[in-house]
Amino acid sequence: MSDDADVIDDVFAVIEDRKENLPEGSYTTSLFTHEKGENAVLEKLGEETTELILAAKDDDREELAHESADIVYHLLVLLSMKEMDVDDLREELAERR
Ligand SMILES: N=c1c2ncn([C@@H]3O[C@H](COP(=O)(O)OP(=O)(O)OP(=O)(O)O)[C@@H](O)[C@H]3O)c2ncn1[C@@H]1O[C@H](COP(=O)(O)O)[C@@H](O)[C@H]1O
Repeated sequence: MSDDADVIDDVFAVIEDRKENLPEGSYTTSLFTHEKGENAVLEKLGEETTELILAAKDDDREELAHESADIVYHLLVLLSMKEMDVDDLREELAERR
């Protein structure tokens, strides 16, 4: 495993911090504070999934990684908005093994 093994937990911790402290100038803060922030997250997930499909069809691995990261980030924001966390995702995956 690389040094980035915990990066998903790290990013989720930053998202939780943004939700609590709402620092100005943060994109994540804007998602939590804007009236239509949840809709914006859902729209992003839809758009990025389409972009991911196109990248996969083109065998564009760099773009595939980029869109995957966009999706994971916005998914983590959505989980946080719903008072869920990465452990909920882990548990669901673990149950399927
Ligand atoms: N992982 C992300 C992340 N992924 C995407 N985005 C933002 O999401 C917004 C919309 O993404 P888009 O995919 O539409 O933007 P794009 O990449 O230009 O568009 P495409 O090329 O995909 O079409 C952009 O402003 C991106 O910067 C993110 N913003 C923040 N994070 C993480 O959250 C942390 C806190 O960020 P702030 O809240 O901004 O401080 C950062 O340090 C990162 O770790």
